[in-house]
Amino acid sequence: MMNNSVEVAGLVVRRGGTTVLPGLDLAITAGSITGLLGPSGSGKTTLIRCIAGVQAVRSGTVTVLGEPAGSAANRARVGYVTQASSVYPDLTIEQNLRFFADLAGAEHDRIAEVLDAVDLAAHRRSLADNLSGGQRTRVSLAAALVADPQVYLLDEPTVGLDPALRRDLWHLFADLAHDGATLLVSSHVMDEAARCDRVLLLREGRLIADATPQGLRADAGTDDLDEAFLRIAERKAA
Ligand SMILES: Nc1ncnc2c1ncn2[C@@H]1O[C@H](COP(=O)(O)OP(=O)(O)OP(=O)(O)O)[C@@H](O)[C@H]1O
Repeated sequence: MMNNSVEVAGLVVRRGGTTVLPGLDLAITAGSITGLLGPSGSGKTTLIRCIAGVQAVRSGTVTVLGEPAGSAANRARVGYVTQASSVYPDLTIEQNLRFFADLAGAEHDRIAEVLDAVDLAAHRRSLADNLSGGQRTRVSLAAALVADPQVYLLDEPTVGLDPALRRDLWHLFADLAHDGATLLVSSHVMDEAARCDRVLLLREGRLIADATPQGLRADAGTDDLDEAFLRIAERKAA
């Protein structure tokens, strides 16, 4: 499997009678941050669901850490943070994290560190139901962190967060990758692409670019990543 944590080959997915992914091939290098960008409806969540192993697939293969996506072996090795909050509203933040640590067979001594990392230590005894949207997003992220997975699938993890928190989370992502984890992070925000080792641009379920941020800028002939995306999209449409 070389140095790839994720390998996708000939992936075709239909949802609601429409072909959402018409045949995707890609590989994601271990120990790196890959940004998944593209317009709303381009198939980012669908691709992440395939890698998490929760999406019905028409054809093709998705291999994660050498095993088919969704296999039992990958359950504790892959952390998937969806756009919807996945925490229990009637438990405190700390109780939620204990529950998710137990589910993953992880030690509880990681919980305090994780609470600090997502800046929720002061709220650890608050019921999840009483949190703001941005705080709940961070509890969902913390639930993935306590399990200490090898692969993180993060679907728009910074939506609704203020700039300081977004910056802190991107530092956390960089630390995780530095320690060997593989992160796939979807986003609508091009300035977040600049923080990735590599960027995948999706449009209508097709990969229209797979490059470093620097490579994207050079390819499009502009320093502005928003503009680079538009230029690449227009070129592919022509
Ligand atoms: N549950 C569903 N049933 C049928 N079609 C769906 C379903 N969920 C998504 N789709 C369709 O699949 C396509 C890709 O959706 P997807 O959620 O993967 O895109 P996305 O790039 O993640 O969008 P966004 O950035 O808005 O979250 C869209 O055309 C969408 O309408």
